[in-house]
Amino acid sequence: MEKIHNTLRDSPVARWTALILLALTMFFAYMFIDVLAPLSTQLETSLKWSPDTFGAVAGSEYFLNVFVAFLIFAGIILDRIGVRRSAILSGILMVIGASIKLYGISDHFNAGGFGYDFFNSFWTGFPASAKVACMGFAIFGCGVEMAGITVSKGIVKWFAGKELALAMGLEMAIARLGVFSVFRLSPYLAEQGGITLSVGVGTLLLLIGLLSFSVYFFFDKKLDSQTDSLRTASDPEEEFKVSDLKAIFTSKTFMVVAGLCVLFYSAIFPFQKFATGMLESRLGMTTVEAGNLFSYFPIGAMILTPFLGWFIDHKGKAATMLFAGSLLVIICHLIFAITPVENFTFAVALGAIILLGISFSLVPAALWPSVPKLVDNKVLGSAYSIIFWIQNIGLMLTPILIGWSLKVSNPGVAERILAGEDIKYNYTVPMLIFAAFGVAALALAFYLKVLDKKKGYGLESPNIRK
Ligand SMILES: NCCCC[C@H](N)C(=O)NCC(=O)O
Repeated sequence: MEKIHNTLRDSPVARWTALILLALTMFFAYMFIDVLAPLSTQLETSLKWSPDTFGAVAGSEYFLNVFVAFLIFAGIILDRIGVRRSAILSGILMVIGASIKLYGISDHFNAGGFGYDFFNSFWTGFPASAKVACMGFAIFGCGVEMAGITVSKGIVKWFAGKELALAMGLEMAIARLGVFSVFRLSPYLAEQGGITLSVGVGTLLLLIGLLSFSVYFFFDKKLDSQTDSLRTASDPEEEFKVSDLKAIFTSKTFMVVAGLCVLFYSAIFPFQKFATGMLESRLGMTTVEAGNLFSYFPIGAMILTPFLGWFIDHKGKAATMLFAGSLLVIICHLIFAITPVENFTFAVALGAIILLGISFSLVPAALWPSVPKLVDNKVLGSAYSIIFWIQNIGLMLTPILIGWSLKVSNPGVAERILAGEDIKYNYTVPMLIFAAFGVAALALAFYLKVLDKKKGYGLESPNIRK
């Protein structure tokens, strides 16, 4: 007689609830990531953060992940201690990091509070507030990236063989909603109570995220106990060994995916930090207006990503989507870079933002559910962590490069703004750099399609097999 083994993951209510709990934390985490993004203008006047300081703070999110290789350890930790414990650890790191960043930009600290004299005593060209903000953001960055790989592995755990790409698409959609919300909320809160209020609210929301991960803990525990009791002696769980990582590093296809990931995301996330300033400059808008206009970007991605996930689950075509997404990112950045002033209207900017939103749906929807097709489940956490690590190198360096290129392509502008003049930066060079990342991503996406055809990874095949 055929035995039917039901676990929690076979219950749609349970697995979608697990997804909501994981995604809610990512919603708050993505809000915090960009809480300062729409405030570059205020930061320049109130805390004396020039574009390169702003870029360095934005890039600091990735310092520890990259230089201390925290992300690699996070992947190993995840594969060893499992999803639920890793989730709690990442949530705690995010709250600690956010609180330090909040302290660094607070009036209390900047009026000479605890540690101010010390942080003001060295490298005086870089404000003390920015130094502390960098420290906090780097710790937060460890937490958020660890949360990212944990959530990805968690979703595979609950949805493998089921609606995997849809679930990942929905999780990302909820995260994009976080970005949309923060681009609306942060300038408003800053207007009401200053930058500290924006960051303070963001920190509080992260505490709620930690709570959500804590509730998830019990779902995960129950699922594991059910899975363990179903496992037979002849079918033991495969143990993770650090030596298994060799297979990841030596896989050419995996490295192509990682390269595509770093190039594509370098043209997206760092751009998010500079987009408001660029729109203010190109369209002569206020910060609030530019933040509102740019908020259509994550909203577009939010709406489309789950549909594309559903499409990949049922029809496949992930490699083609990676190619199309990379092409769109080039077109969009070129529109921002080279459209003459007289033609760069609100409608043109909105059109480019919508295109970018489509691109930002195609690539993430296709990329992340493709990883389990390339590596073994026992090293999946590490595989995600290695891709994230390589991606983080780009995400850390790009804002620094962009901030620097903005400064050197606009000689004297930072000084004139600090002296109170109402002039704007020219963003042509930074936007061309973003477009160049897109070109390189496109080349890798093409190569990936070739490799997939040759080696048969099934990247173009649906996830759900009938
Ligand atoms: N500044 C945002 C960093 C999130 C990066 C993360 N490693 C990631 O790639 N997440 C997937 C996504 O599409 O958001």
